Amino acid sequence: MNDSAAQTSEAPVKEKTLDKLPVSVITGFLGSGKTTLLRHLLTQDWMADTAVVINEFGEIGLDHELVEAASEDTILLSSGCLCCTVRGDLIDTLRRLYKQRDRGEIPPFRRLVIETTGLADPAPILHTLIGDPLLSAFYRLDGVVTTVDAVNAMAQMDRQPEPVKQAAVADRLLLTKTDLMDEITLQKLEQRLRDLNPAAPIYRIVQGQVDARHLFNAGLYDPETKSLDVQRWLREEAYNAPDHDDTHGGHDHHRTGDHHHAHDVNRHDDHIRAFCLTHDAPLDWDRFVAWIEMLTTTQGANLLRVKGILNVAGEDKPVAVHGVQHLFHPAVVLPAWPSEDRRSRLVFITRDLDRDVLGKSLADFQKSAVI
Ligand SMILES: Nc1nc2c(ncn2[C@@H]2O[C@H](COP(=O)(O)OP(=O)(O)OP(=O)(O)O)[C@@H](O)[C@H]2O)c(=O)[nH]1
Repeated sequence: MNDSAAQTSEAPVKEKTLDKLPVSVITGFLGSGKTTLLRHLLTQDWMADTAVVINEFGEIGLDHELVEAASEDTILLSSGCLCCTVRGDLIDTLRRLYKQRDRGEIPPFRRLVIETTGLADPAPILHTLIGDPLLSAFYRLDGVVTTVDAVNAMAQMDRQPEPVKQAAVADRLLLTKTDLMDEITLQKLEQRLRDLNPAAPIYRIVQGQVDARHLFNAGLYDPETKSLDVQRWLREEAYNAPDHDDTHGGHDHHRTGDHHHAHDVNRHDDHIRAFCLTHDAPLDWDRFVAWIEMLTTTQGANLLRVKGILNVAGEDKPVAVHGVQHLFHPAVVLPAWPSEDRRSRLVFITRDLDRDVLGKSLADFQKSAVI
């Protein structure tokens, strides 16, 4: 049995598991402004009780006035923020941090932020969080923040698949260096990002200046208000926006090589699909799990991001699921439906996987006789 099967085949767990430590991942192409962003974030009072994991302190050039106390690999800032460097393996660092927090050796941080310097693909980090049994017991993925360089991103996304993928999996998109570009160019880039990832809010920033509150607590559960916000998390309405390609009732949109680069038929963007699947009848849980297992086994690499709220037969409360490629978080039973709408809704960001193929296979699995 693979990891995904181990995580999904059990019955959904109750909502108290949402109270784990939220982890946000900051990613972005080389030189896109991650360090500049962090430097600005670390000065903000709101970041108190945050542990930030980075590759090296030196990279962010911490001002000495900011530093309250320092040990070999951890620095406490006057803002209350804790900075840690990755010593060896990221898994070891995250486990060590949790233990130190537990023993009272470091302040009891309530949120963790990981900066992914030098990594083109955030997926391995997301897998580490979801797939490692110890880490997933303490931490939960809150969201992915991606910096996009307003000066270079168009060309980078044309040339390479990584920046396209980074933008596609984001929960928040930060357009950096916006002081250097004109309005028309910024709008074109924003449109391209919206086509790739319609649900992620886009913030234009200069020199890393953005309010930390916009970036974190992007998950289903908001630790500040101790409440769930399914609509804000799922943003299914973004996938039905009228300005996108419209197939099969307006839910699937991927670009067909139109407005920006009509001559380039092999754009990386054109492999990315963003859509919402809905299912009216209550879902049979075991058949749903079998479907997800089939998908993660055969198409894991192409399931960039999946989030959903499900109406499961025999369960009067909604069940939330989310996954990254071949790994899914354990499904969670939420305390209440967010609205009158009781349909199951799943939003997907995929590579080369169409909405109707997935929709049909979901329906077929639900109808199958034996699991
Ligand atoms: N004009 C301008 N320059 C910026 C802005 N944000 C970042 N820069 C500059 O862009 C360069 C790269 O920024 P970094 O913050 O180091 O980018 P990074 O993503 O951390 O880079 P790597 O760690 O190498 O991947 C630096 O010279 C920054 O000063 C901005 O908003 N405006």
